[in-house]
Amino acid sequence: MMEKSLRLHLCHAPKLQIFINRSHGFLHSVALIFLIYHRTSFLFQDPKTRAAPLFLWLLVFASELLLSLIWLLGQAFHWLPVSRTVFPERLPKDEKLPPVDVFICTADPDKEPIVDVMNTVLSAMALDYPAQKLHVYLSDDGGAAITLLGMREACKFARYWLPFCKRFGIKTRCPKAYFSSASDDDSSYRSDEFMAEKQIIQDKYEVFKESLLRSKEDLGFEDTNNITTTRDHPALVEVMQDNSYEMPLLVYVSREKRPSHPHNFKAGALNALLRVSGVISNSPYVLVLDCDMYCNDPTSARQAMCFYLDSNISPSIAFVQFPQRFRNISKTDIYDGQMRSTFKILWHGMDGLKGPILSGSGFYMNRDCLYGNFIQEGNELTELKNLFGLSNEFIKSLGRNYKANVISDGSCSSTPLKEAKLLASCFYESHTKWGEEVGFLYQSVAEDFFTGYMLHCKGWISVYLNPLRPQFLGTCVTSLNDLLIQGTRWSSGLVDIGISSFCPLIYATLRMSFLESLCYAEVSLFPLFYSLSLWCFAIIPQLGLLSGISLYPEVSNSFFPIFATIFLSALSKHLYEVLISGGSIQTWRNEQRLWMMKSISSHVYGSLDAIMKRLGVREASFLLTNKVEDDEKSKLYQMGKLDFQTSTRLLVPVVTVAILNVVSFLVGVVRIKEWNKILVPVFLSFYILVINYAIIEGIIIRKDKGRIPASVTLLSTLISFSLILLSLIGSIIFRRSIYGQWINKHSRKA
Ligand SMILES: O=c1ccn([C@@H]2O[C@H](COP(=O)(O)OP(=O)(O)O[C@H]3O[C@H](CO)[C@@H](O)[C@H](O)[C@H]3O)[C@@H](O)[C@H]2O)c(=O)[nH]1
Ligand SMILES: [Mn+2]
Repeated sequence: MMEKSLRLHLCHAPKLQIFINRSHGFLHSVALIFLIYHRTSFLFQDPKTRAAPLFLWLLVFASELLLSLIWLLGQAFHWLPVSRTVFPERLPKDEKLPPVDVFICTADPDKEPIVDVMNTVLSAMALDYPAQKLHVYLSDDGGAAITLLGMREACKFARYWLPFCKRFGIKTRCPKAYFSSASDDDSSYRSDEFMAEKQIIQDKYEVFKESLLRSKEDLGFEDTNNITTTRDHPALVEVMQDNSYEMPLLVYVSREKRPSHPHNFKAGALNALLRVSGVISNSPYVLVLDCDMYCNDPTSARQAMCFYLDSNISPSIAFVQFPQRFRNISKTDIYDGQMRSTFKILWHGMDGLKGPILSGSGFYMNRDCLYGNFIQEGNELTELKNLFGLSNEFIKSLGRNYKANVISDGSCSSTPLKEAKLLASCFYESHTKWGEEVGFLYQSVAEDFFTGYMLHCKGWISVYLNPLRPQFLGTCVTSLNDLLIQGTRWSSGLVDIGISSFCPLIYATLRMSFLESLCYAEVSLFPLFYSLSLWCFAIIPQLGLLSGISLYPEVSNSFFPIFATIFLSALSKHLYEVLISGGSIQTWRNEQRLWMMKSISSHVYGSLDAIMKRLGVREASFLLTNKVEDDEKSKLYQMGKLDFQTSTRLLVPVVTVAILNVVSFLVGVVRIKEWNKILVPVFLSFYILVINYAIIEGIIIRKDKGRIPASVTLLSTLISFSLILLSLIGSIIFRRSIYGQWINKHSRKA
């Protein structure tokens, strides 16, 4: 009884939602079985009486099968969604809390503004956690002088900021967010003393910010034009502290980079931090943050501890994941910056199984799980060195009784610093298992996905916590170009796993719970499956219509209702999910549009990228997401208008499909008398156009900078008309062959 009342966390499963999900899943599958029956029966028809060429029919059927398969895999997410509540006030006293290391990654001071990065650092230092038990590490992959300088300045400013937050119980501990008008901290009455103090701190913040901006300008030229420094520089580790106030340890780490050595992007940076922090503070738990993801609620560490201090589940938890949430989402959220489906539906669904997928940022990781079972297995020292590299000090840090080098007053001696530099050198990982079996894994540019996946395969579980107040807030993409570039990288990273020997359908089904493996399969394959099937749906029925070939049953056919049911059932389930997760019809429309646009564009490029990487003709690359705000682009974004100032390569496919559908829809309207025969393809075009009306508007109506450039329209028109021409030629050949067979048959009879 006593036990129960003191539980640190609770888990809740919404019964009605589960009932709806499962019944819908059942009914939808029955309809799909009918569809498959209808499509297969075509194969047994007399080839001479078939209404369409076999290969077109097979193409449409294959797309329907792909979509059905990905839908089926996705059902695993809807089987048992849960949500969790925690009770941090029931945690033991501060002395009993385990230490935490915070890892923040930055890579380029031009794309990742220094003031914002330092705000993230400050917000992490200000977490509501005992200062001696908190250590903040920043990895600077840019090796930029401004970042090092910024850290020193941040350390000085923290000396004022941290006591202020603590004394007045400030909730928003990212100074930039706090001093912006949007902060909700001071909505209630505050004393004069507080107001005076706030003003002083705010002035200091302004000075701090100005000094960063000035230094950036002074150093800017040196920093950004000296490409050799970003790709070619020695390791640098600096421990910063200000002894006048009890503050978390602050450590700057710029790992060594040489052009001859692959640096493995963010995963490489995180592994360098794991090693460096291993010999400095070696905390058992690690919070990982992207440089734009500031801590919006200081209690996240305590919330995570509600799981790690529950001895019943703690030994099996690899990580506690919070959702990525964003500070700069506009009202219309045209680019789905909130990633609604992922963070409000799918991760809750996985949490009811074995836990959510690792999501890059905003998670508390159990350090030991990244080191594998090698230590417990009692391996010899030489064997450990083969796995972890040559540093004796680091290998000692793997042991349970290792005493970290941070002394109780938060300072750090100089010996570990020497070791830390060695650990951050680019040669350190040669002939070791870093990135393959230990640490964050290198196989895919979606390092988060693959690392979490392998942990689940080894039997670890994860936990998803989605509290009302966002724990972390980042900067989401606000232009179509950034969205599609980011989408291409993600697709490439995911498909890379989906088509490798680690494909969850083969590798994971026996290694984790079956349903969990289906979720992983869905995520690793959806970009490929969607791009293949949506390309098909966007052009094949339409070309069929233009050349008089029918691929769908007539309205009077008894199978027509099956197609209608599947279409309506899929759309209404999507709408239902949008509505229960706080969205509107507009959200639903946006998501349908993005689904189509991404499947036609970024998913295709990403999948191709992954395929070429597998074939060995292309190397992995990581294009950073832009985090600098551009006034003109922001304006379009705030107005909810798509910004088509996008690379031609990414935009042409989308515009081509739109033009093709305009043509097929118009031809359909002209042939309206045959509606019984052509309703399905005409309606399909109509639906595509209604959802993507913004594209038509971008071609014809808009005059602003964000419209679709004339060159893109021209190129796309050329491509779509070539496709139409090809299909007309194809259909003439098809008709001739049918006619020829008919003539043959009849002349023989005569
Ligand atoms: O060589 C690199 C490249 C990136 N980063 C850092 O990695 C983070 C994520 O990069 P970003 O450009 O913001 O990528 P996003 O697509 O916005 O990030 C999402 O996708 C990544 C995987 O593709 C995950 O690592 C991230 O956590 C997740 O937020 C940033 O802090 C970067 O500074 C490095 O440290 N080194
Ligand atoms: Mn990001």
